[in-house]
Amino acid sequence: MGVDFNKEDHVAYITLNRPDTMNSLDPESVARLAEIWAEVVNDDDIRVSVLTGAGEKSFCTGTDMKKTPPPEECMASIWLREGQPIVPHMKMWKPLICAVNGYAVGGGMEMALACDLRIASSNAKFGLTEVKVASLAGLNGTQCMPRAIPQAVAMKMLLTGEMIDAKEAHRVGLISDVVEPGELMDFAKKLALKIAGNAPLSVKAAKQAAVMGLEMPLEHGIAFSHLLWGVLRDTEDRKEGFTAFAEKRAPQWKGR
Ligand SMILES: CC(C)(COP(=O)(O)OP(=O)(O)OC[C@H]1O[C@@H](n2cnc3c(N)ncnc32)[C@H](O)[C@@H]1OP(=O)(O)O)[C@@H](O)C(=O)NCCC(=O)NCCSC(=O)/C(=C/c1ccccc1)CC(=O)O
Repeated sequence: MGVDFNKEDHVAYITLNRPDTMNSLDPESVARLAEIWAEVVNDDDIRVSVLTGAGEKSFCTGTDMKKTPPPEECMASIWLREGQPIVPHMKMWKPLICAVNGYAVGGGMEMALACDLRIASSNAKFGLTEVKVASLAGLNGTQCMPRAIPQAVAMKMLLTGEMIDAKEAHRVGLISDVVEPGELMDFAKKLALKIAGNAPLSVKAAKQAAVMGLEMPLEHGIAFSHLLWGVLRDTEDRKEGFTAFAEKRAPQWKGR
């Protein structure tokens, strides 16, 4: 099986599992990932997801270049279809954590960029290497990388295809934390459980405000976030959050 999927305590764990090919994405894995993202969106029990790869060498090296089939459809029908099959970019309000356990290259780097939090093991390496194989970082990498890190570093990576290591990725702000390889999943789990312990609608609203607000002028972003605050104001969970605080007990979230 190319992708493992399980959930525990409101956290979905998605593991790319083809370590012999550096967890690159064959067509079966791409199809399975599309099913999994749909389940993550629709399952109310899931509040946050952790995306990682099997083993300690590679998170994902992008398209499986040895198994890429010739196209079955013309580009127009693919282009005009709603959404991207691999990356749930911009339509997923539940947080995604990418635990980068080695190489994050090509489409693998782009999946990491589509996540909200990136943490990495100290042996991780990051690169948009598509220019080296006559392709393009077409899973939003050309758009997300210059928005994620300083433009000069992003352009250097995009145009040279050179990789950076975990230390440099941390320095430029591509990842929030670096840990030893054996500690990565424990760290990811702790982070996920912290998020899953917060009010689910508030977490989704915070992501929506931040992600959509980034593309708006500040004044519009402020108005949008105020509206979202108003939307949350009348939820049962907000009453519960305030009551639980006053009663000095843990809140019980209902997601409504
Ligand atoms: C990451 C590496 C530098 C690691 O090198 P290392 O020497 O440590 O290991 P290797 O011996 O090279 O790898 C071990 C084993 O795995 C196979 N492998 C690794 N990556 C792939 C891959 N992407 N596809 C197929 N097979 C892979 C490797 O061949 C070895 O097998 P063996 O010989 O033992 O049988 C190094 O592995 C490396 O540079 N990998 C390639 C990284 C790369 O170029 N990625 C970009 C691919 S293109 C892409 O991702 C695209 C995404 C996309 C865009 C738009 C829409 C959809 C997708 C572009 C596209 O698809 O056109």
